[in-house]
Amino acid sequence: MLTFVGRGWGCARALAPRATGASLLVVPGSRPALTFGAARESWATDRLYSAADLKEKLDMSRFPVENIRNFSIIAHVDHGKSTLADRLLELTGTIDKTKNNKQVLDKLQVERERGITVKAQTASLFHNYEGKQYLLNLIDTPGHVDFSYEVSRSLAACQGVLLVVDANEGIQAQTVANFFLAFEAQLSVIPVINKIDLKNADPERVENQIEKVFDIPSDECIKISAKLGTNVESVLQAVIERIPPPKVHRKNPLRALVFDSTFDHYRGVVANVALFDGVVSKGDKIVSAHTQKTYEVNEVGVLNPNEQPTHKLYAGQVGYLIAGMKDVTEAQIGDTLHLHKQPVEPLPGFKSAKPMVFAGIYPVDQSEYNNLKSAIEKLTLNDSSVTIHRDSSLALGAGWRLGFLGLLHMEVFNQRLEQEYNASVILTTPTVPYKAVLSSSKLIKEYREKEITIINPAQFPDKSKVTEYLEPVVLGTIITPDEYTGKIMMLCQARRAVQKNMMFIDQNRVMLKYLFPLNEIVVDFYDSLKSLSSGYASFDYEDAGYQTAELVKMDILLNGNTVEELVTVVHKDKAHSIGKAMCERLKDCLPRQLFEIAIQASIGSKIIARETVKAYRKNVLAKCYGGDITRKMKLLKRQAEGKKKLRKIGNIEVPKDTFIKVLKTQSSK
Ligand SMILES: Nc1nc2c(ncn2[C@@H]2O[C@H](COP(=O)(O)OP(=O)(O)OP(=O)(O)O)[C@@H](O)[C@H]2O)c(=O)[nH]1
Repeated sequence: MLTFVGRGWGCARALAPRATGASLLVVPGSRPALTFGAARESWATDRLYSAADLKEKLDMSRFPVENIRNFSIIAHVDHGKSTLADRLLELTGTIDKTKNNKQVLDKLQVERERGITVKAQTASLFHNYEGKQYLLNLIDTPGHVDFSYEVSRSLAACQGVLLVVDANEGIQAQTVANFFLAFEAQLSVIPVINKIDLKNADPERVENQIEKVFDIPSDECIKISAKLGTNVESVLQAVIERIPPPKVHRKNPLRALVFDSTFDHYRGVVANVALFDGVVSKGDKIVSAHTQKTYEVNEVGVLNPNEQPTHKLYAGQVGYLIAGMKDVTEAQIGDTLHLHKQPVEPLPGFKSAKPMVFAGIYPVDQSEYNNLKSAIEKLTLNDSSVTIHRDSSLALGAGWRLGFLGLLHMEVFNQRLEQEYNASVILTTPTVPYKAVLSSSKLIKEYREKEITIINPAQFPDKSKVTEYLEPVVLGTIITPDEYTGKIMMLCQARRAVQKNMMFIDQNRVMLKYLFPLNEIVVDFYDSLKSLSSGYASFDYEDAGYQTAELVKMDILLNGNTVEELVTVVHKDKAHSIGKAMCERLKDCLPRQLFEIAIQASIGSKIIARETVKAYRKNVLAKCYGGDITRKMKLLKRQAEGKKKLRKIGNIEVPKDTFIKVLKTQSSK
């Protein structure tokens, strides 16, 4: 199937390599000169076409349900999902294998810069196997814990998964978490041991781990090198032989699940759909079960990996649909689309994502409010796991409080806002959703409930009005080589964690389970774990409810003015050390100014830490000896640009990235 008509791929470029794909069965003879529409339906159904023909004609009726496999690749970070996806795309002729393809499905700039997958991506592969033409819909998913919501959504469109495990590192924390997501969704799991080319690869050890932890017989593991392409054909073969076709009915009325969507500046909402029943064609009138609004389908197609319009999509297939939805709120992920006047029982949809971290987001300049609003709306359409609440602050003006699945998720969202929407924002201290049980009847009346959730530390109620505070906790899984266990246990203890379980998954690897207060792991636990285990330990966590905690609100002041971005809620026992660390860090990060700056941490009116930044005159022109006026102008311009990245607190100018730097010290103390 090779797509190549979409942006970035030339048709001609696609033709040659496709026909040479290793396991493709190319039918000799001339290709029928057919076009879209009625004529294409007249393709001989008993004839086996080459992938090149299939791609060119894209008659999706040629793929009966029994010849469709919908599968996902899941794995721990860096175990090689995207590399395996590249090889599968090449092997089926979907992309040109003579090119140096690297993480073709990682399309976002942020993914390429960070070398991680953030968004799940879909690709339809056409593959001829044992005399039959198959449509293999592959969904590449992210590995990092912050993006597991993407994984669980993708799995709703699949019947099976390739569980990729690195032959050297073995099972890691996200391998376990992702396996259970697939297991709970009752999908077929094909274990794939990757990187067997590495010098230290030990595939037999990994086979044993897989058998011990997942109860999958070791002879079901496929050993490959995605990098070199070794044995990757067996993976395709297993996808066809071991994953069942979807259970769907084409004769029933249309039932399409929107499992992802993106916003295109020109065409509006592009919805990724999986068809559970029926057929959808260009020109059909469809209805959103969620909003009950009716639309006309302007375009349907498949992604391989770029958009390739088709005439129709049939039940069992996965593709995209554009139907003139101009407003981002119209395309709800998890929504069911059906034909006009043919209502259906909506599909179950998805559990909404549970945000773990909240942060305030404000435009640097209030005149940018509307632009930022539209950018956030479009980006959240593409990333529905972000929750939005309107918010405002005296110092920062009107803005929002956004909920993220973790700190990496927050950083990636911020980076995407800047890169894809050219937005410049102020982010406040991330905080976890605390709860308070109110004792003050006035407050209970005001909130209309006794137990409130606080996602903005500025609104943290005073102890005198509260019976108890509660903090969110998570059940963390750590997998580590045995030699680091002692150090890791000390780290967990310092983070107020309680050990729940410990098990050897092989002779020298341990799996530890701990109950952690979420705020102790949100910012930098992962970095600390990695550095004390020389990068070998891995970590994943799942929600485990709430526990009582002694919490206090801490302010950071600059010359007596509260820094809104840094208001934070901390555990009482840690207030002093965190306050001190934040002041010290702020001292290191703050550029000196023309006057002295007092940095203080306070709880209520009580100052618990203090640092001072000495006065200093920063004159960029001092660097400019000689009388070159253009150079002087350049330096002044650069200084003016730098000012845009500053925030004024009282009369103190603070670079915006200071706040994130300061926060990174917070939970390590
Ligand atoms: N030696 C060797 N390296 C491999 C192999 N497969 C992947 N890699 C390398 O491992 C690194 C991670 O590969 P990716 O394909 O990006 O891993 P991923 O699982 O998609 O990573 P995330 O998307 O961040 O979760 C890259 O540097 C690859 O080149 C392999 O078979 N052998």
